[in-house]
Amino acid sequence: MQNNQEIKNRLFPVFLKLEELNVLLVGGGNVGLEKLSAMLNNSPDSCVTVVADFFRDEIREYVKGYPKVVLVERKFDFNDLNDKDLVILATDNPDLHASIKRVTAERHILCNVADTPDLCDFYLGSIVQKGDLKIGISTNGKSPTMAKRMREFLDDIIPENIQQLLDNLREIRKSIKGDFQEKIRVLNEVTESMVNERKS
Ligand SMILES: C[C@@]1(CC(=O)O)C2=NC(=C\c3[nH]c(c(CCC(=O)O)c3CC(=O)O)Cc3[nH]c(c(CC(=O)O)c3CCC(=O)O)/C=C3\N/C(=C\2)[C@@H](CCC(=O)O)[C@]3(C)CC(=O)O)/[C@H]1CCC(=O)O
Ligand SMILES: NC(=O)c1ccc[n+]([C@@H]2O[C@H](COP(=O)([O-])OP(=O)(O)OC[C@H]3O[C@@H](n4cnc5c(N)ncnc54)[C@H](O)[C@@H]3O)[C@@H](O)[C@H]2O)c1
Repeated sequence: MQNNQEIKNRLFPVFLKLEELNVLLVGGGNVGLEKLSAMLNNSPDSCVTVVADFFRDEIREYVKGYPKVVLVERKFDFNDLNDKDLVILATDNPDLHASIKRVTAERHILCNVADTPDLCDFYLGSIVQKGDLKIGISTNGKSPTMAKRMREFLDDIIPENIQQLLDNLREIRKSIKGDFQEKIRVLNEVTESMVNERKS
């Protein structure tokens, strides 16, 4: 067992049902577009309100395919936080970020401040997606570029037929009779070769 004091990587990964949440994004520039597309590539039906006093044309164009995204063209107002579950800050104003972060903390709203790990309650990850398989990658904030390269690497080596395998396993999972222990035993047996074949 690793000693608690030795664990330096303390991030706890979860997979959010973003479409169930109300999201506020502040900032409509390059970084705003990057964070917005990161969310919508995964959860296209998400309700995202984007507040910015200036929107780049690319972001206006991009949101046309996403009817649940609302662009609000004006400066941020603290009332924008009302009824929000999740906030992402992506302006070019670090003082504004710090003052918004103070309020989100008071109001128990989770907040990500782009490019400012110390102010983040959570980080965005680099994502590998093949059908129902999704892998979130983090480098504990050390190197987003490394996270991107790991995504490319994993995307390359994960077989394209992984969805077929998942569909088959789902069928097997549904069809197994017997108690819970028996179910685990059968599922471990049928998936064993997936791991062992790669090792040999
Ligand atoms: C994964 C990804 C998700 C996403 O954003 O969608 C993501 N950054 C991505 C790309 C990327 N970001 C940056 C570069 C330029 C090169 C470089 O700096 O490396 C590149 C690479 C590129 O674009 O090629 C700049 C940058 N980013 C952060 C800082 C501040 C700092 O580190 O102090 C600076 C310096 C700003 C400056 O110089 O001023 C901080 C964070 N970026 C994170 C996530 C979180 C940690 C994730 C982890 O644990 O690894 C964290 C902590 C917070 C957060 O933003 O959530 C996405 C990859 C998507 C993909 O798969 O392609
Ligand atoms: N562009 C990049 O790839 C990159 C890389 C590393 C770091 N950064 C840093 O990240 C920050 C953002 O970069 P960017 O390229 O998205 O900048 P940008 O100038 O394109 O966009 C900034 C956005 O913030 C909005 N904004 C500023 N003050 C606001 C307020 N009070 N209320 C509402 N909206 C407000 C602006 O209207 C604009 O939409 C900058 O500080 C930049 O130095 C950017």
